[in-house]
Amino acid sequence: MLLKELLNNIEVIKVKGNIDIEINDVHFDSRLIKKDNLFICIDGFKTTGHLYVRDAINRGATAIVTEKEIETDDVTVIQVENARKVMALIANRFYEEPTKQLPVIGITGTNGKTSITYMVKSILEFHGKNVGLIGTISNWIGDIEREAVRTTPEALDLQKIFAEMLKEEIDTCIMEVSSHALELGRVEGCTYIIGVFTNLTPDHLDFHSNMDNYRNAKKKLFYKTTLCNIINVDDFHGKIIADEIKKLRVPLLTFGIKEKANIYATNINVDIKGVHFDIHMPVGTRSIYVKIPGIFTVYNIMPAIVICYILGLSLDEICVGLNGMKGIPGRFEIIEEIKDFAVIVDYAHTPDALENILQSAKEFAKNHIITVFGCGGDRDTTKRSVMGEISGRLSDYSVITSDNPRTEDPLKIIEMIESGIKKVTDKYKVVEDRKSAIEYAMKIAKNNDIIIIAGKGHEVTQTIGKDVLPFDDRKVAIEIARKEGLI
Ligand SMILES: CC(=O)N[C@H]1[C@@H](OP(=O)(O)OP(=O)(O)OC[C@H]2O[C@@H](n3ccc(=O)[nH]c3=O)[C@H](O)[C@@H]2O)O[C@H](CO)[C@@H](O)[C@@H]1O[C@H](C)C(=O)N[C@@H](C)C(=O)N[C@H](CCC(=O)O)C(=O)O
Ligand SMILES: Nc1ncnc2c1ncn2[C@@H]1O[C@H](COP(=O)(O)OP(=O)(O)OP(=O)(O)O)[C@@H](O)[C@H]1O
Ligand SMILES: N[C@H](CCC[C@H](N)C(=O)O)C(=O)O
Ligand SMILES: [Mg+2]
Repeated sequence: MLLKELLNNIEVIKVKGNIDIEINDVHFDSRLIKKDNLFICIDGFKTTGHLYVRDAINRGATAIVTEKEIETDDVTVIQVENARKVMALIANRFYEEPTKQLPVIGITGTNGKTSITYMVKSILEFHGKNVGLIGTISNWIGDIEREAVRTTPEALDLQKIFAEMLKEEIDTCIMEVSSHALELGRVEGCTYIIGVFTNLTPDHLDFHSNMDNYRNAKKKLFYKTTLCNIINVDDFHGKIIADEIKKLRVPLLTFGIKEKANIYATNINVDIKGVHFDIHMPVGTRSIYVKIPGIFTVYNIMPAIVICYILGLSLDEICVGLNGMKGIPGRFEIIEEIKDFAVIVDYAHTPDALENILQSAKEFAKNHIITVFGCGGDRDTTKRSVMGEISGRLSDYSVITSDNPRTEDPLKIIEMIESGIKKVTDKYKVVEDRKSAIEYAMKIAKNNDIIIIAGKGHEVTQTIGKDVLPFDDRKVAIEIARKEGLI
């Protein structure tokens, strides 16, 4: 595509050089640049793309988008105010505005995004639809699975996936839209048919500083939709968002259990195998059973059902689809092989998620709950002591360990968790090495106990320093069970 076409209608500060040149690819990482590519300099958190302009030119870049003045006559230089935003608009243009043709549904909120996307995909696929999915665990183009580096990809990667989905004749794409993506402009230029808000509880405050900023980032999604917005009004922040967006032209549908809402649930029953409840929608009432336990499953399934209904399935078809639904990797995943006690792997890595999962487990626990968990390094530090306090309060015993310490000292993270737990109990042990921690929990577990291994869910690696080592809570639990003669 010609550079001048890519720049059409994009606000620039200054252009130096020829814009009548053919651009055959666009990158924000100089290391990926090849001949006749456009390099976009992003001001990062660790470094800045502006330091890699020479590298990009040496590799073949013929044009540079930059926020700073650049002294070079070798290539075309386009100076802009906000390179991340311009990158998203250029990406959209380069891949021929895929979301104008592809129906995309965006899910945002602190917890439940992955769960809802998998539920919708499963129901739609049951009825023969060709579904695309973009999110934390993997990206899916129908049956083709692609590695996901982030929950919401950078704009260039995102638009490329959309374009590929169109080529593969995907009917609908359902995606997680993270607050980082909304704040950093990764989804600028995207159009969504439906936007969903799950909930907002403390997380990522290292990035957003406070809950108001965090909510305002999430809120941006609901200004990008064309068909409807679906909001959880039991959530304090959901209610604020619903209030603000109800004046928009796009219809608002609310859901909840406690508050008055368009879609609501009654007669809720939770056991270790799943949840049973009645869903009430303006178009009818149905009795629902889902094989994923936890009251939060009700909050996830309600918007999933509404989405499928809006996409054209009848309530009866949706119910049949729900019956065939498989579990979601690493979300309340019970390790079936282990029988003496229950071992559950779950991705609860925020205070609210941990509280919910432990409350749910308490409802059907016949004996003790043992929780194994840690907190991620180079992430929000404020959640650590809170999660410690929650585990101490809701578990009979806690084993505090490591969860991707990244570049931080694992013991310092654990100390912060301990500062919370010791306020409420002394029934805990620190075992820094995650495998040894799981082993310890399985050694002390008695018949009918429940071990919750929280925080990593589907993850198959543990990042310690810069090393990304293989680690899968589910495989580790099975390996230990074999060694201990439990299976
Ligand atoms: C906080 C955050 O979002 N950081 C993003 C940010 O990284 P950064 O600012 O540290 O980048 P940097 O390393 O300083 O590099 C700056 C620029 O120089 C470029 N560079 C660098 C080296 C080189 O040789 N050549 C070169 O061109 C880099 O490609 C980059 O464009 O910009 C990068 C490029 O755009 C992103 O990849 C990176 O995401 C990192 C990997 C990340 O961990 N993000 C997480 C926090 C995140 O986004 N999480 C949300 C989900 C959260 C949730 O759902 O709970 C997500 O959507 O995944
Ligand atoms: N609706 C919900 N409300 C509260 N907690 C939930 C909800 N749904 C799931 N959880 C808890 O949060 C964990 C993460 O769920 P899920 O992966 O669906 O969230 P997510 O929003 O995709 O998270 P991430 O931001 O990390 O991508 C689950 O393992 C469960 O413990
Ligand atoms: N999307 C979240 C995932 C956290 C998962 C947890 N295992 C960790 O590494 O902190 C994040 O990047 O903050
Ligand atoms: Mg997710």
